[in-house]
Amino acid sequence: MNNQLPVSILPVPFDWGAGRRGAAAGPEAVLHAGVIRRLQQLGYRVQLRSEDCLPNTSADRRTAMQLKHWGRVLTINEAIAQEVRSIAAEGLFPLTIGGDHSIALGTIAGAAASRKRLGVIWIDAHGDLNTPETTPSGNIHGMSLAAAIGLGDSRFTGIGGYSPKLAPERIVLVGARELDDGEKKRIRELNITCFTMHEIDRYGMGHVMEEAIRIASADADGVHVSFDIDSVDPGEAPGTGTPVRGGLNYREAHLAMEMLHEAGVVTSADVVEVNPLLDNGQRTARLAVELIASLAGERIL
Ligand SMILES: NC(=[NH2+])NCCC[C@H](N)C(=O)O
Ligand SMILES: [Mn+2]
Ligand SMILES: [Mn+2]
Repeated sequence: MNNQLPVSILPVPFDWGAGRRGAAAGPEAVLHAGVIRRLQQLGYRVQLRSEDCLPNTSADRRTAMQLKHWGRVLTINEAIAQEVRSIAAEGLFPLTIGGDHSIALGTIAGAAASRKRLGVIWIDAHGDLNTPETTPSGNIHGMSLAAAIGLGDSRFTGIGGYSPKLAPERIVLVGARELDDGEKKRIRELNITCFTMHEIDRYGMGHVMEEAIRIASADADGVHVSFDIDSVDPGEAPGTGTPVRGGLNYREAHLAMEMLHEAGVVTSADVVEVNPLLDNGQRTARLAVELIASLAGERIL
């Protein structure tokens, strides 16, 4: 986000890509926590996209063991892709608020439609690099990044009408601390840059983000930030469906967002996996708003 571009917020109340319900209430909680006013205070023009532009998928019962609720996930993401594509075409900054992380299938399909060399910074406790062959759960939110690079079921890799959306060399993972065996193998084979919590502890978040920004934006025509709130430590962000201890602390998460703003390279973003049903009051939704503000340029001084 940079101050010239008006922001279009796309709320996606959808959680069929996750193993537990609740993230569908994420957008309402983040809106209630004041994200629009916070962005306006920073000088942005803000438009709230109506969620009526997204289909109601509740009647769709298509599912499979290794691809749970694939009908609903596919339908919503084709619509998200169209919407994000239009938002970008209208000259607005697309900020999508989830929803579980399966919705990144659509946001990346929409963002990469007009940016053939899109970089991605994927801030997450997980890799979301599973395919139907490697998934331990069948939950599609653990497969969205793999699908964006063209791996997995063709219905999903083909969302938005083209594949692949991303080149592995412009993808950077930040904050990983729970990777499945198949994901580890894939990260090594494809040479995807992955700054795990080990690198963050060892070299510091400042250094890690400098590198992440450099790698994702080198030779790129835009950078998408996909921020899974479970990247943050569960002590700070308890309201999420797949918490993993040992995550980013409060200042590290803010520093990452502040540096992304400063770099001026981010062209679209999503914030996902806020689950108000599991939250301690509004702690996690409020944190999401603060982090969005940092990404939008809010500073201490
Ligand atoms: N977006 C997320 N929170 N993903 C969690 C994925 C967990 C696990 N790796 C799986 O494939 O099921
Ligand atoms: Mn994720
Ligand atoms: Mn995650």
